[in-house]
Amino acid sequence: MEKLTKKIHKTPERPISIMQFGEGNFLRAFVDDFIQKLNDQKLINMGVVVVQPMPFGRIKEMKEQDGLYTLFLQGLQNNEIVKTHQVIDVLSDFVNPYEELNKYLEYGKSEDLQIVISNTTEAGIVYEEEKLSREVTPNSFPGKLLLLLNERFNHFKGDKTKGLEIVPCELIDYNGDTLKEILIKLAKYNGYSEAFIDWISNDNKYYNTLVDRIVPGYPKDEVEKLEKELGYVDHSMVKGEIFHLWVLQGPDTLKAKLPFDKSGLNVLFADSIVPYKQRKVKILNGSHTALVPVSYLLGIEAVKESVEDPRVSKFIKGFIYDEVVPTIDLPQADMHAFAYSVIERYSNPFVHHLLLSIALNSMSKYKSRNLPTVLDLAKQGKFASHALFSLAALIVFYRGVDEKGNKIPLNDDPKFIELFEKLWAKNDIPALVKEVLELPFWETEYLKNKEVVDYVTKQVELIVTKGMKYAVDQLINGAEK
Ligand SMILES: NC(=O)c1ccc[n+]([C@@H]2O[C@H](COP(=O)([O-])OP(=O)(O)OC[C@H]3O[C@@H](n4cnc5c(N)ncnc54)[C@H](O)[C@@H]3O)[C@@H](O)[C@H]2O)c1
Ligand SMILES: O=P(O)(O)OC[C@@H](O)[C@@H](O)[C@H](O)[C@H](O)CO
Repeated sequence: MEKLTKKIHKTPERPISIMQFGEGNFLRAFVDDFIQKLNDQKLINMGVVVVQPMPFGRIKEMKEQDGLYTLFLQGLQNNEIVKTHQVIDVLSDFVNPYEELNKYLEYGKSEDLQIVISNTTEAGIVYEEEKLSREVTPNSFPGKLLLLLNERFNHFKGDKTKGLEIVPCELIDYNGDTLKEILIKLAKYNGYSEAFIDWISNDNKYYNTLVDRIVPGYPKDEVEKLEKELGYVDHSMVKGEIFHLWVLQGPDTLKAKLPFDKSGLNVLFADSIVPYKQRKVKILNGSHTALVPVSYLLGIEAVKESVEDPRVSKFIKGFIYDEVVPTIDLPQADMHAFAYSVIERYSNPFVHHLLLSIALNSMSKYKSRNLPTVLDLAKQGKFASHALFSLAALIVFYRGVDEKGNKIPLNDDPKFIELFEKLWAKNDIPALVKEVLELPFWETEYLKNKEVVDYVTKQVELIVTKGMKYAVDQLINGAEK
């Protein structure tokens, strides 16, 4: 069978107007799907250049297919089964800035470039004090973007009309505002001119966004069957659910460039993303992140099987209804309906969402998705026993071996992987838990409370000595606090 390339799929040439940081499954199944649909409906004529944010990534493989890949979207819509697939052909160019810094910077000078979209996980939008230069690839995503903006500013001599629409999709609070603040701070650290700082602040537009679509990614168990049906080989295929929601908060200018309102897509330009975000991140992402270490250590592989397991199901419902829902300031009926729909989406028969793919960067995910629930509940004088149980499970997960002694392929910032390796080697659970809960990374004193430390220590000990089944049973049957 032939590989999917432009040879077998005719692809239109489009001006490259969008720069996308990240080549991950999510962007390709979400934003690129929408850009494809806008192009197909002739509402825009825009191609995308993909920038690989990390030294290692997938753009080499993607280039081998001329940027083409098949997107499968499947699920229930108005109680009807919907199954679609389409070749996405909007990825027009690829840059690995670690190998092609000049090519990357050339894009800063592009007349066509209008929009920057990113998804670098919750770990990507960080302030890293780094000296920027045109000779060395910046390490962080904001560092890379700032260098490009500086190139653009210098090339167009500060032309106010050459600012970009910057649309981050990372699931952190106020992603657009946060990215903007980091860019300004980094620009100041680098001694860039006031005029440049003014240009990045006022002439570039930043959007706070909230994204929602479950994207399990490469359907590795079905590839052979799917390729046979398609009649070509596709190493970059992606699978996602049909459900989608994108909420954007920011200036009006993006709407004119990307007219989603005319496309029938579920994209909302809202005055505030806050309620949408709280609801989605705390309930959906929070329950994903809470169930991963618990379920994985029970020997379960994917989300659907997790919610079908009576033990995990009870655990996750306790987490959602007793701990998350009371911390969100929206009508309770709305919360319950959303929570119900989330559990239903988890049971999508077409989606095999691997726990290990959700586990990527779990430390940052716990901090942004579940720690707010723990802290908000504490403000109400209540103790988040399920959320903190999942933190204990995460600590055991980061030991890097499951209950059968198999290695867990951990995927997180090396500083965390090394820390856990060092701490677990000492064989002293109370000291390990204390050190983890005292990490400045959490940016809260609450985790240092004796009550929290004692509880998490006890749960870690229980999981390690008696196994996850026993520990969850104690919790869901009310033997634990
Ligand atoms: N998969 C989904 O269901 C889904 C749905 C909604 C939102 N998201 C969001 O998308 C993010 C990525 O998910 P994915 O499924 O595409 O994962 P993925 O593993 O396919 O892609 C991850 C991307 O993030 C980049 N990245 C990872 N760590 C980074 C860092 N420290 N700095 C800069 N870049 C970094 C990688 O280079 C890669 O481009 C998630 O963290 C989540 O916030 C995913
Ligand atoms: O994509 P990640 O790795 O940040 O997180 C895994 C899931 O929680 C997430 O992808 C959800 O499926 C998604 O956010 C649904 O919209």
